[in-house]
Amino acid sequence: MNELHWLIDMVQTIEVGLVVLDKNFDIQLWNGFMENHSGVSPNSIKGSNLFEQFDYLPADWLKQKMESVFLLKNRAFISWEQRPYVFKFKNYRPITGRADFMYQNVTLLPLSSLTGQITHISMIVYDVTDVAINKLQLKSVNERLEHLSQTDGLTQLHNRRYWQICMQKEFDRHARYGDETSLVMFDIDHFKKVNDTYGHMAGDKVIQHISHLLSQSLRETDCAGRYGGEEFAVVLVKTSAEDALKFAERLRNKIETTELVYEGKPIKVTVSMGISDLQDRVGNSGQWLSFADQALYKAKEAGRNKCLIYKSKA
Ligand SMILES: Nc1nc2c(ncn2[C@@H]2O[C@H](COP(=O)(O)OP(=O)(O)OP(=O)(O)O)[C@@H](O)[C@H]2O)c(=O)[nH]1
Repeated sequence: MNELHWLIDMVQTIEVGLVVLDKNFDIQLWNGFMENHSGVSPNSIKGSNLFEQFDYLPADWLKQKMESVFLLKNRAFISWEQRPYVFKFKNYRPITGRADFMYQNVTLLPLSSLTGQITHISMIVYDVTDVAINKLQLKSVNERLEHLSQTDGLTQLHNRRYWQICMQKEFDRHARYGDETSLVMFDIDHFKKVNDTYGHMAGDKVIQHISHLLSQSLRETDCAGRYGGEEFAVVLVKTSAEDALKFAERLRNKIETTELVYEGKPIKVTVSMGISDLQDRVGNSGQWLSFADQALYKAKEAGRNKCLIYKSKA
């Protein structure tokens, strides 16, 4: 007799929500945890329908789950990752105070009668707010770290390492599907003079200014990176060398005609660009890059502020 009394005491005070429902989803048991967090007492809720009492519950979805527990006599689980909560309870935990509501894992358990029939089910509600918040924070920190490891700090373009990964991916895609893809490399003309005349800080601003103009010119699928100090590289997917030349000319012209004002002084720069598309002669991604680089070198030789497509010597 004592044991039953103890058990009832424990059910009432345990830091886990316990609810018993009959086949009509009418509430038969509502423990202290459920009372504390919902503000509804067991006496006032007993016998009432769960879905009428809490009309925000996803009734169709939850009923389907519960009916399968009745039918298959198996447990079912609802994880916070699938649905952050079933019962909308406020979160009062001091450590994870940033969560507005309590994250929950819920187990649905078939309860058999003395004759072995499943006439009721139990909902066991676990408060997993601490675990959920830690996991979400870790995920967000990892995403931030991943972004930082791929991004150039000065320009917010892809850094060289990550850009090379993107470039290789597009090279492989071309090898498999044969899509036209072009690579544009460009470099600021006489940049050393900008640094020498206006200072290194002004040089940095010029690099940022050009990155901004570049970013404005890109499509979602294009992959742009800061390849080196004042050198940039862009992969244009589904783009022929002729179309890449049009893109390059537009950008070159924009850079030439948009001056940057630094500490009251106007600074004008130009860029030279080299373009290489992917044709059979390109054996690997390194060669692709080298062809664009050779075209860039030719554009510099030809007087700078120019865009040239790579032409093979053969
Ligand atoms: N401010 C600034 N300068 C940089 C950065 N990275 C490289 N540079 C400078 O860029 C200059 C590049 O000079 P060069 O390679 O001689 O080329 P250039 O003067 O642009 O001449 P051409 O490319 O031949 O037109 C050097 O003075 C580098 O110090 C950077 O992040 N910020």
